[in-house]
Amino acid sequence: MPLILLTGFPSSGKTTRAQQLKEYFSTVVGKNVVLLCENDVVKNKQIYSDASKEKELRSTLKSEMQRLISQDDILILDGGNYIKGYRYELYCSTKSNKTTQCTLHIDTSSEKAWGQNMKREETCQYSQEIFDALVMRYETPDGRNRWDAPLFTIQPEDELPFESIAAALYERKAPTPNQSTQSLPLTSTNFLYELDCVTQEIVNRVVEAQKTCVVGDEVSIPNSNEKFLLKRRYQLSELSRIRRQFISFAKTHPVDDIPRLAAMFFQYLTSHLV
Ligand SMILES: Nc1ncnc2c1ncn2[C@@H]1O[C@H](COP(=O)(O)OP(=O)(O)OP(=O)(O)O)[C@@H](O)[C@H]1O
Repeated sequence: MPLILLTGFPSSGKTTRAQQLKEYFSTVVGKNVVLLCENDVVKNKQIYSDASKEKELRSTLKSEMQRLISQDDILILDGGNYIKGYRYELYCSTKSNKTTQCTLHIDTSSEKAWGQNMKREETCQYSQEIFDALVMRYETPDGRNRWDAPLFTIQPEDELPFESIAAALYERKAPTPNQSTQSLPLTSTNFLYELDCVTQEIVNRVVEAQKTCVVGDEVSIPNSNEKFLLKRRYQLSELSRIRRQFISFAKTHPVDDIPRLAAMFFQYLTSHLV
């Protein structure tokens, strides 16, 4: 089931666009359309001021998306989806389900989105503090990242490019799941050990390199041909936190090949570092 992933600032018009997409794909293309809407789970926008509740929200939406993606309909995921690493995880799910996806960035300016917010019913409004925090944390999608591609950037006055969106979903081949995205059984009893070693080695290499390299240098990644670009100084605590998150993620996406594991962690790390 192809996925249309919406992303944008709070009150930018995501639900409005999701409704237009639903209308088009159900009446013009004749597809069943399933709308998975963050606002159906969020009863109170205060949730965004609590990091752990927000994390729970993302995980609920991701599980729901994984449940729905295997059916034979179009799935529209209408939500902020503002974290790059989260969009990457959703991409891995569609890829492992051998389905296509595209991203629609509702590119309304923060000033306009705030104006729209203030015109909404009070129960749907974001407080100034939460609105500003979400705008600050927003990680703009980039069509050069394969998890954001193909990317459609929509301005408030634009008509949706329905035909191009349909072509992106139906006239492209779904990416082939590889070992890094397919849920394979644990084929090696050494997997957890390897996971621990391979990721630790990469973190150590970045930490060590920072003692002698400068910002802008590239660091070779053990067990991989990838090069890590030092865009700034990275703290060990930050790298270790992402490594722990990756270990949890990789346990559900086990691989049986150390270079793949290293490449997978490299991608995860670079997509989670701001
Ligand atoms: N292009 C637009 N021009 C003017 N007003 C708009 C536009 N798009 C949406 N709106 C209005 O802005 C408000 C918010 O729209 P909408 O619910 O679609 O945003 P959203 O991004 O889904 O919000 P949320 O962040 O709560 O999910 C609504 O009152 C809607 O009518």
